[in-house]
Amino acid sequence: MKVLNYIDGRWMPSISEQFVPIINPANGESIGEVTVSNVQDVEQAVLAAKRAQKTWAFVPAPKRAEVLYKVGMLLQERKEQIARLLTMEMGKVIEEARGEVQEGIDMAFYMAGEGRRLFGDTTPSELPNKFAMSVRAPIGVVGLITPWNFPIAIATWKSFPAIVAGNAVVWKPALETPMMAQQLAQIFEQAGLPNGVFNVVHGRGSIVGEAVVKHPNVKVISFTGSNEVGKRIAETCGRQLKKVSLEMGGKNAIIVMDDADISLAVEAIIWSAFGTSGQRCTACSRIIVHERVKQQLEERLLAAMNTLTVGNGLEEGVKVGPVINQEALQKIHHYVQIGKNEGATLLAGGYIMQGDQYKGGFYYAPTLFTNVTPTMTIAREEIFGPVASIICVRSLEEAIEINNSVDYGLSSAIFTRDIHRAFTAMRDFDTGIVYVNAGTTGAEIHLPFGGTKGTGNGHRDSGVAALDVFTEWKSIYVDYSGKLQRAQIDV
Ligand SMILES: NC(=O)c1ccc[n+]([C@@H]2O[C@H](COP(=O)([O-])OP(=O)(O)OC[C@H]3O[C@@H](n4cnc5c(N)ncnc54)[C@H](O)[C@@H]3O)[C@@H](O)[C@H]2O)c1
Repeated sequence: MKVLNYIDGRWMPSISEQFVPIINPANGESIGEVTVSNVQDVEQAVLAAKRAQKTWAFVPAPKRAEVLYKVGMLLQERKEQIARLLTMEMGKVIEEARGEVQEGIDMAFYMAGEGRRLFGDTTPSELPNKFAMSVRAPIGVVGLITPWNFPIAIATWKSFPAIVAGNAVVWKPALETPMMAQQLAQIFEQAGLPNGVFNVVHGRGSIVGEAVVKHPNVKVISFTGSNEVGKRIAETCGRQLKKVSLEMGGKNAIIVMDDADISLAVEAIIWSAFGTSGQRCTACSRIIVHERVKQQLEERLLAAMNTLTVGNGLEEGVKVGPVINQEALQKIHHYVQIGKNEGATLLAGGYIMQGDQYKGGFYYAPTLFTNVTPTMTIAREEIFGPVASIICVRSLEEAIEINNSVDYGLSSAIFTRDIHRAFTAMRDFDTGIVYVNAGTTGAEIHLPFGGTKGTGNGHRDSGVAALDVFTEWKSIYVDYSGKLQRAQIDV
């Protein structure tokens, strides 16, 4: 399969004429190739988007929404086919891949509904015979930059609100997962979206990503990815006074109190820590446990980990797929060595999986450390792999302090049967997402998604909050008094 750019409704290779292989992380085999673009391709896409947006902005929002309904229907029709491609390209197990496509379907129908709302406000004026209101206005061309770990869902979180609000999109997907971008662009094309409203330019972050961020005609950047790249983008956008939404990493914790339903907590930890091989921004990588239930939790986690089958995500019964590539494998292993060197106790895993069934693929054994202290590197930095650390505490207050002590602020969870403890945690956890008696993963699309501190810059994907990224508030005053009335000035 050859993956091309999609610019102004046309499929085209980059003028660079360069291609790189797309690798299946389950076996290291090439499953296609993708065009690698340069700055001129971005220029072309932005030009097309700018032209198209002028017309698109005048299409009534309920009509714009009809395209999203069609997109939702097409995604639904092709759910299984897209999910299988997603597993081949990114590695997550097929049931998770189906879940990710479902997230896109839900987002399509949800944002299509917004086409008939896009609510503004009316409010009384302080002056007689004067009408005051505020409305949402589209911004123009928006640049989307996305990671490989949720290659379709995150694109829908961003592009659907952007498009229903009357903007045009230039999207730079991750080079590891271009087939998902191709699928989404094909669906937009088939749904009848006018040419130029949705454009895809494949390539390296340092070239295509930077060109999108710097382009003066791109008025908003919505980025999801690593902290390191996010900070760089923020600097560029800061210099240009460009609106930027950043969704970055996490160091998410599950707190297990001594009154918790331990079976439930174990199930949630296994899913949140090792699902998607730990490659979720919301993955649980810290387990903060009350000393009275530490030993029991450790034993039951180890027993549950023993039942996890690691392998190709397309195979029945596999629960943990490969990680994205060789570099990720080495990075995870490096963190495990640091954990050992800093004095943490390795309870399970800690190695790259070898053997015929893993040949060519990038598999890391689900790994559990205990006796981890909050200052250790593995308790502070995002590993982005199937590695979890147990930290022991004596009280809820201590647990909350440790939960909040990291630079990130995406998701946290508490397991307790005590309503006082649950509400205290809901109030005092400083993350953007909080779960009670559920793991740290599994957001629903109609709620805002994002984090505090090093995770984000205050914006949110998903929910109505996503519209705030892609619209400007415009305040409108209509004076029908027939005379000049001046606010704040006594007459
Ligand atoms: N908070 C969230 O919503 C969320 C969701 C998913 C993933 N993530 C985070 O994403 C990270 C993993 O994804 P990744 O490895 O693809 O991240 P990454 O930062 O390496 O890449 C993300 C995107 O940015 C592009 N990019 C790289 N350098 C760039 C530059 N200089 N200018 C512009 N664009 C550039 C990449 O090509 C890619 O498309 C993790 O940190 C994870 O926590 C966050």
